[in-house]
Parts: sequence; structure tokens; C-alpha cells
Amino acid sequence: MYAFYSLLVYIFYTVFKKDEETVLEGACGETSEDPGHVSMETGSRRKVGHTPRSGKRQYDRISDSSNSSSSESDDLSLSDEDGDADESYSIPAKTPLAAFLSFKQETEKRKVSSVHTETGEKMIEPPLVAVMSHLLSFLEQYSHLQQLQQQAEQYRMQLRRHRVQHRRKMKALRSSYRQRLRDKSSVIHSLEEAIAQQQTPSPDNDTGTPGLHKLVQSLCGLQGERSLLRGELRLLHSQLEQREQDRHSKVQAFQQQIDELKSCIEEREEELSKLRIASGETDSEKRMLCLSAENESLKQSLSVTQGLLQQLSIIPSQSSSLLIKENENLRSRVLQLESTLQQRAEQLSRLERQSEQDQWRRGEELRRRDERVKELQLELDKERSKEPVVKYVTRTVEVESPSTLRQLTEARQKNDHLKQRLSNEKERCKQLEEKIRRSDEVSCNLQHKIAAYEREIESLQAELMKEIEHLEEKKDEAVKAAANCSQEQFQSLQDQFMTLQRRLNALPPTLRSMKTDYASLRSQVRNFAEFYGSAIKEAKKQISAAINEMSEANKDLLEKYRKEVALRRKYHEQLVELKGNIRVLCRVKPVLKEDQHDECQAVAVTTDPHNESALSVLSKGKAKTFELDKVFHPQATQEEVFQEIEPLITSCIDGYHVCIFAYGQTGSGKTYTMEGPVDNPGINQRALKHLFNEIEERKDMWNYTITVSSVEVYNEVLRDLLSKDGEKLDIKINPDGTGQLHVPGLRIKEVKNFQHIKKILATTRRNRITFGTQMNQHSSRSHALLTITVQGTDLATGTKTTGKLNLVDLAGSERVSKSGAEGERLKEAQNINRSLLALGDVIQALRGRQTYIPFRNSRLTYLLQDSLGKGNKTAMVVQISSLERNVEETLCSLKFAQRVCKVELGPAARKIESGSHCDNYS
Ligand SMILES: Nc1ncnc2c1ncn2[C@@H]1O[C@H](COP(=O)(O)OP(=O)(O)OP(=O)(O)O)[C@@H](O)[C@H]1O
Repeated sequence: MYAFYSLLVYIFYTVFKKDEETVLEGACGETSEDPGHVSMETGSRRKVGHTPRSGKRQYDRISDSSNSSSSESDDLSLSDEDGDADESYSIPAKTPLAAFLSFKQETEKRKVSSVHTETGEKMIEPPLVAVMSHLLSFLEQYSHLQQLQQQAEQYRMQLRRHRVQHRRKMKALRSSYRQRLRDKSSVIHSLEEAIAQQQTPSPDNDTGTPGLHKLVQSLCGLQGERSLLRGELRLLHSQLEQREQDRHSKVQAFQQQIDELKSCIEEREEELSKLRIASGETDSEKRMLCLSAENESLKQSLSVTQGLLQQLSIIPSQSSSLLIKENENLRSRVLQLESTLQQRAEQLSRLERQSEQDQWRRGEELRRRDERVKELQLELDKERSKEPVVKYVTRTVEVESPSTLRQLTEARQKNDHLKQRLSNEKERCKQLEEKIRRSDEVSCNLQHKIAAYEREIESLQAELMKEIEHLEEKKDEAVKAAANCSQEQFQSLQDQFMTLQRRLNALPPTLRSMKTDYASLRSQVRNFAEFYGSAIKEAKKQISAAINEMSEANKDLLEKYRKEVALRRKYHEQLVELKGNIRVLCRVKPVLKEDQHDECQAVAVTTDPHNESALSVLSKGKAKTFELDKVFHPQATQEEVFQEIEPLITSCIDGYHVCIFAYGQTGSGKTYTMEGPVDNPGINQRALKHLFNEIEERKDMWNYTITVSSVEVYNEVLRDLLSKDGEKLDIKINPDGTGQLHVPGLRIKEVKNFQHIKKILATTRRNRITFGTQMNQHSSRSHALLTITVQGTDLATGTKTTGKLNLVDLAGSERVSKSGAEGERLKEAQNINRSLLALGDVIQALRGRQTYIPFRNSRLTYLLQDSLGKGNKTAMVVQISSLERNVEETLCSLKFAQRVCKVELGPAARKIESGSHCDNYS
């Protein structure tokens, strides 16, 4: 019986062993592969030996697939097949054996029970039945183990599917990110282009507003996209975290399953050992051996299963490590993207800040302009408020007082009539004078004639006397001869005597007529002188009467005229004040012929024909715009420049202190603008001409005295330009107690007419120190100052005014490194730059409305103290070169000009003196 059972067990063992071998075979095939390859081909490995029966088939597949590189799609198709195979999974080797064993066990039990019932003994379970039941339970456990393996496989498949899906999603995400990045970079590129366009100057991009709008739009777009991208990133993060959690939970579940499997295996081992002990008590040694072999094989299978399980645990860990790696990669990419985004955000914020700054700057400018407009508006309102008064006065004069108007017109008519009469009288006077002159001429001729006649008469008389004496002699001789000669001779002598007598008789009528002519002429001359004297007297009488009549009639008119002049002056002053008591004009020097030969003749300065107060300078590829009171384009004439200055000259006649100075780089045209060439004079000469013209117009009411002085400041030393000796001068406070400055020993010349001033200007030009430098062939090395003082006296009131006009031609600022100045020239240049710096400090202090203005820091500013400060009128002509090679100096000059633009000198004060004291009123 035992032999039979052992045969059965042996059969079972061999069948079971065969299955295990296939499993082992699969396991060995797998373990023989390169371990490094395992990690690479995890997808293929996982198919190995998941069931004992399918192990061989799977191994074949693996060896096929391991030769070719497996793709993810292949993995997926395989996994689908496996999935199908899993569903139809069964243990054909186990079921008949279990059925057979259970059947045998039942039969055995029945036999035992029948034997026991027959014998009436207590039923004891035979060891074979016990072994069978153990075997059966083991088979059950085994099937359970297989189920667990199946589950593990399923988990593995699920994991793989997840991985593939995850990979796909990541791929899609990556491509979408790439696309987005590409989009971003194109946006950034376009943005950079826009910025570049913004930075590059273009004629239609002066205001920069469209570019800025575009920039702001693109910034907004980019911000929107950035927020979208951030949202998506957040979503992705949450998805990733979710997936990570899922993976963790799955790994944990899987680990739990593995732990369970391990505990099962341990239990089986225990049972097996128990079984061995149990069978050892009852079985033969052979069976013991068999069982131990079986046990061994079971152990092997267990170890294989454990190995598998380990692999299974490794695979998820590997896949998880891969996932972690991918995740890390993803994270690093996300970080990268975030850093790029951060950079972009920084760029954006920078751009935003820049645009904000730009906007702020523009706002500031607009605010300043608004303030100026408001100020102007206020002034205009003030003017307008005055307008009704003026209108009222006009209405009173014109509407409410028609009689006054009538009187005025009558007076005017009378005045015209008197003027007419006066001119008639003058005409008559002229005619009379002409007559007198002609009669004088006639009388002179007559006197000449008379003298000639007298001389002729005298000679004739002398001749006559001679003839008479001769005749007398002849007569005596004849008488004597008659006494001695014949009658015939006496007769002939008588004839001769008769002819002589006739001739003598013929002479007296001419002589007589000549005498009467002479007498009449004399009387005429005497009478004419009387007539002339009386006529002149009469004319004078008439003229003085006419003048008296006219002055009487014109008193009112004169008064009104005075008022009108005063009003005109007031409005003129207001106009000047409205324009600003400090005006900054800029003149661009044209490119001259000599500059055209130069290599660097590119032009960097452009003026705007539609905006007279703006110009732009191109420096290092950027256009900088400057706004001043007036910009003269290179072709502007000397007259055009003077037109802007003219109102200030008029102010000087009215009793204001005015300072006009030319500032700029050496060779930029300061001397040309102030002095000018002889055939095309500059501001100095034109200003003096205007002064004389204006004075001529006002001569009926005002009496003016004009005095001129001229000095130069060379190396901080003061020299008189009207004297040749070049004596050093000093500036002192006037001892008269007025607190005014004066220069002892300075020549001050009174000028009577324009021709005189021309000579004076020529002298100053000759005496000024100039040298040829690299920058200018006739560079003025000193600051030249022409001071014109206009003292006026109102003929009617006796009011006195003192106006002062300072015309300054500054020495040119220069970069010593560029001009190559050495020795004496270097010292000059340093002194020039120092005094210009002092001028800049004065301007800065005036601009800051400081109480202390550093006028005494240089001779130049000290001299200009009473014309440059508060209450005076100033105009600065900034001279610039348009050439690119001078762009730095041009920018410096323009920056200085803009600083001067911001100075407010307040209302100007007129220097007026009524009676004994001096008043200043604006
Ligand atoms: N607007 C102009 N039109 C024609 N020529 C000009 C003009 N401005 C200047 N020039 C010429 O340029 C040259 C230099 O000018 P100028 O001597 O007036 O310069 P500057 O500024 O006084 O120089 P520096 O400071 O060295 O004395 C002169 O030959 C002058 O005739």
C-alpha cells in the first residue's frame, strides 16, 4: 500500500518537478543575462517567469525581443497580450493532481473508517492521509501564491502602463513647453526689436510715444502669457504631486503584497518542516529522501519566487528611480523654465521701471511746462485784467469824450495847418535866401563891373589928358608954326584939331551912361540890403508866431503822446518779461568750406524747421533733444540773431541793466556773433546802431548821453581795450557811496554818433589778444566786455535814467587734451576754463535762488555783478558746432544752456532817478 502511495507521490513529484524546472529554466535564462542590461530592458524582463508554465514561452519571447531594441509601443502591445494571457491564467498541472489526491484521501479515509467500524476500534488517521492532506493544503497555498504572483504581475503591468502614459504625457508636455518657449523667445525677440527701435532715433519717433505704446502693449501681452504659464506650471506641479502620491501609494501597496508573500512563504516553509517531521515518524528513509528532495525543490522554487519577488520589488524601485529621475529632470526643466521666466520677469520689471521712469520724466517735463503755461496764463490774465482799464480809458477818450476827440482832431488839423504854414514859410524863406544869394551874386558882378568901368574911365581920362596935353602942345606948336608957316599948313592943322575935338566930344556920352549905371546900381545894392533885412525879420516873426501857436495847440497832444510812449514802454517791458528776463538762444555754426576738407565732417546736430526752440544731437547712436528759448539754424543771418536781442537794447535805453553774452566751445562762432566781420557786423555794432536810431526818435522828449568803455580779462588780469599801453586795472567799490563797482583808470568815452562808435569798436578789436590755436586760427584768448552806459534825461520832467548794456564775448572753452595747448596757451586755457566754471557757479546759485551769489570768484563775474543778477535782463547766445567730432563739447554747452534756462531773475528793475535820489522800480 505504501509502495503504491509512494509511487503516486513520486509521479506527483516528477510532474511537479517538471513544472518547477521550466520555472527554474526561465529564471536561470534570466539571471544569466547581463545585470546592466536588466535596467535597460526592464520592460522585457518583467515578462519572465510569472507563471511556471508560461515561463518557457516567455523566455523565448524575451530572447527575441532582447535582440532588437524594444520600443515603448512594442512594450505596450506585449503588455496587452500579457493582459489577455493573465485573464486566462490556470494551473492545469495542479487541478487533476489535487482531484486525484483528494479522491485517494477520501477512499483511504473511507477504508480506514470501515476497518475501524468493523473492529470497533477508535479511528486513527493513517500517516499517508495526513501527508496527502498536507500536500493538498500545500497545493492550495501554492495556488494562492500563484494568485499573488498574478496580482503582482498585474500591478507590474499597471505600473508599466502608467509609466508609458506618463512618458507620453511628459513628451507632449515637453513639446508644448518647447513650443511655448519658442513663442516666448519670438515675443522677446520682437520686444527686443521694439526696444532697439525705441532706442534708435528716427525722424518720426521724436516723441517716442508710439514705440512706448507698442512696448507697453507687448509687455502687457507678455505679462498675461507669463501669468498663464505660471497657472499651467502650477497645474503641472499639482499633477506631478498627485502622480507622485499615486506612485507612492502603489509602491506601498506592492510592498505590502510582497511582505504578505514573504510571510506566506515562511509559513509554507514551517509547514513543510512540520510535514517532514510528521512523515519522518511514519515514512521510510526513501520517502524521507524524496520529501527532503521535494522540500529542497520547494525551497528552490521558493528562492526563485523570492528572487522573482525581489526582482519585482527591484523593478518598481528601478521604475520608481527612473520616475524619480524623470521627475527630477522635469523638476530641473521646470526650474530652468522658472529661472528663464524669472529672468524674463526681471527684464519685464526692468523695462517697466524704465518706461515708468520715462513716463515720470515726461510727466515732470509736462508738469514743468504746465507750470510755465500756468504762469504765463496768470500773466496773461493779469494783462487781460488790465485790458478793461485800457479799454475803459480808450472808451472814455473815444466814446465818452467826443468833444475831447473833436478837440483832438481840431488840434491835429490846426497842427497840420500850422505845419503847412511853417513849411510854406520855410519855403518862402528858402526862396528869399535864394533871391538874396542871387542878388548878392548880381551885386558882386555889378561891383566887379563898376570897378572895371572905373578902371577904364581912369585910363580913358589919363589918355584924354595926354591927348589934350598933346593937342595943346601941338596947338602951341601950330601957333608958333603958323606964325612961321603958310596958310595951308595952318588949315591942315585946324582939320586935325577938329577931328580931335570930335573924338573928344564922342567920348563923354559913354562915360556919362557908365556913370549913371554905376550910381543906379549902387543905390540898388543899398536898397536891396535894406529890403533883405526887413524880409528876413518879417519871416522870423512869422515863424516864431507859428511856432508859438503850434506849441500852445500841441501841449495836450504832447501830453497824450508822452502817455502813449510810457504805455508802449510798459507793454514792451511786459513783453520782454513774458519772454523771460533771462533768455537762452542757441546758434548752430554752419559747416564751413575749411571744415569740408576735414575727414570728420559728419553732422551730429539737427534743427527742427517746425519747432524754433528745439534741436537734437546724435551722440553714440542716441538722439538727445534740447529745448531752449530759440534755436537759430546754421543759415540764420546776423540780422535774424539781432532781431531776437533788439527788445533788450530798447530796455537799456529805458533804464535797465542788460547783459548779453556769447558762450561756447572755442571756434564755435562767438566772436562772429558778437563782433562779426566788417562787412557783416554782429550784435555789438547793430545794438549801438539801434541805440542811436531810438535816441534820435526820442530826441524831442529825452536827452541822452552815451558813454562806452571796453575791457578784456586775460589770465584773470583786467586790461583796458581803449588804451594801447596795456596797463593792469583793478575793480573797486565806487567811493561815491552808491555801492556800485568802478574800475579806476578805465577810459570812458562819450560817443556822439554812430561813426564814432565804429572807430571805437575797431580799436577794441585791434587791441584784443588773439592767437592761432589748433581749434581756431584767430582764437580769442580773453573775455571781452563792451559796456555802454545810456544816461537819459526827460526834457519835460527832468527824470533821469541810467541804462547799462554789457556785451560780452567770452573766451572759448576747450579741452586741453584735444586742443593740444602747451606752455602759455595751456595757462590761458586753464584760466579760461576756471573763469567759465565761476560763471557756471553763479548761474547755479541764481538758479537755486541762493542768498549768496559767488560773483567775486572771478574777475569776469565780478565785473558782470550789476548786470547778471536779480532784477536785470540777460540773454545768452550759446554757440555750438554741428560737427560730429565736437559732439561732446556741444553736449556740454547745451547742458550749461539748459541750466541757465532754469534760472529765474524775477522782474527787472529800472534804474531811474527823480530829483536828487535814485529809485528802482519795475
Ligand atoms: N555763422 C557763421 N557763418 C560763417 N562763418 C562763421 C560763423 N560762425 C563762425 N564762423 C567762422 O568760424 C571761425 C571761428 O569763429 P570765431 O572766431 O567767431 O569763434 P569763437 O567761438 O569766437 O572762437 P574762440 O573762442 O576761439 O575765440 C571764424 O573764421 C568765423 O568767421
